[in-house]
Amino acid sequence: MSTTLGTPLSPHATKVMLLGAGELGKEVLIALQRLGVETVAVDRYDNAPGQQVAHHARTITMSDPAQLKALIEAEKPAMVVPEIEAIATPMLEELEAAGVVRVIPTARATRLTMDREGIRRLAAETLGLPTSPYKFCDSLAELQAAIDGGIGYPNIVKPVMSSSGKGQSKIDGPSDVQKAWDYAMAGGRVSHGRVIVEGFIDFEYEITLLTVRALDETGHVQTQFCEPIGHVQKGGDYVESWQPCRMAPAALQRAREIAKAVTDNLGGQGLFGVELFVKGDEVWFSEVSPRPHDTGLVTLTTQWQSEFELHARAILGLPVDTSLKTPGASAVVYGGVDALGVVFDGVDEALRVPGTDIRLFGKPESFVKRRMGVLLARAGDVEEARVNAKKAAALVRPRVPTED
Ligand SMILES: Nc1ncnc2c1ncn2[C@@H]1O[C@H](COP(=O)(O)OP(=O)(O)OP(=O)(O)O)[C@@H](O)[C@H]1O
Ligand SMILES: NCC(=O)N[C@@H]1O[C@H](COP(=O)([O-])[O-])[C@@H](O)[C@H]1O
Ligand SMILES: [Mg+2]
Repeated sequence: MSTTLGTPLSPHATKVMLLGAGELGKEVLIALQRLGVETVAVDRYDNAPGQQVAHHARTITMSDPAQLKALIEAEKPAMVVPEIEAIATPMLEELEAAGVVRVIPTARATRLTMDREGIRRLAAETLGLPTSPYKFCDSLAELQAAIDGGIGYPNIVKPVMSSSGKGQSKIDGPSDVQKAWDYAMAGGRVSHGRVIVEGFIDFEYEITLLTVRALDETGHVQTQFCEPIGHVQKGGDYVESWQPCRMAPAALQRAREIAKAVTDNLGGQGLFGVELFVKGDEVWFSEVSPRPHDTGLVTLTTQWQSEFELHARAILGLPVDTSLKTPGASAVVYGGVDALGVVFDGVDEALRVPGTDIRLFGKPESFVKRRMGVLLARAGDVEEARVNAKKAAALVRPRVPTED
């Protein structure tokens, strides 16, 4: 097998389209740019982070099949790389089946992971993997019935299509049910009156196991794993992560088995973020991203090839190296304010914390809980790296610019 790469902006360019161009897509785009790939960054709003570094920027409603088809037919990329869930995935399946475009990792994988139902039923019912108990519900009455019928309290309610914890809440008792339903209805990515209710897993810690499916020299897909990434989530959104996450050998082996089973089924080439809950030697599958994962931002400092470079290389048929360079950690910078064009104070102070680096994503609009940047820290061990990443992140202060 041999990969041929072209010259961007020439007739033989290798052209790749990212569907979604947030902070994760931006780093994939940078990795592709470094390989001389011509890039098209698509998002739902102008000046999305990845649109600021790609050759071409396009703004469409990606959940609209007609708009998606028209754009792919006009741009004729060799591959489309979905970066968010809210995409008209049945249209991607149609275009892939017609041989119009290759979808990363596969159109079926993007459809199954686009909402919680497809991937949960695949993992739990088809593959028989351990997950939390769950039920899908289309009304408040169904939600209450699911809880009373066995899910019990505490539990977690999430819109079937959402990410980064949007619309997600924990229900501790009967008085929280209505509030959780209303919150889920307001927080989904696209209007969908459906939720998943999951029994609460009392895990000790949770990890993301980055799993790469890349071609070997004979053209066969081989699965490789990165060191596990530990993380802490608040309100369903990641606030810090670290790598490597220490695990009991039996738990690590089980985690790899689960990740292999899921990614084998999803297929294709690329990197996946497999989210797992762990208690002792017991491991539960939670969900999987068929693309780089937010908690994997830490690999920008901890690995020789970040998760973004691994994804870029794997989809292009290039060899990958998943090895760790140094222990490290990441900590999130939220907007803290609702405003356009915020400014960030304290970046200099933050970067004086030993071993740190920063990514400011360049999102044009800040929200109190919108992720605007991330601090990275490398150190001799993850404990020190976590302390330094959090300390540095706290020194970065987004604010509304003052007129002067
Ligand atoms: N059944 C559960 N039991 C215990 N904790 C849970 C459960 N489901 C979710 N959580 C907690 O909430 C976090 C977010 O859940 P989940 O990954 O399903 O949300 P998400 O919106 O898809 O987030 P992201 O897009 O960032 O992955 C988990 O990482 C975990 O900390
Ligand atoms: N957990 C999924 C995740 O982190 N996705 C990342 O967040 C962006 C959307 O951010 P926004 O909501 O601030 O526009 C997405 O484009 C992707 O990069
Ligand atoms: Mg998750």
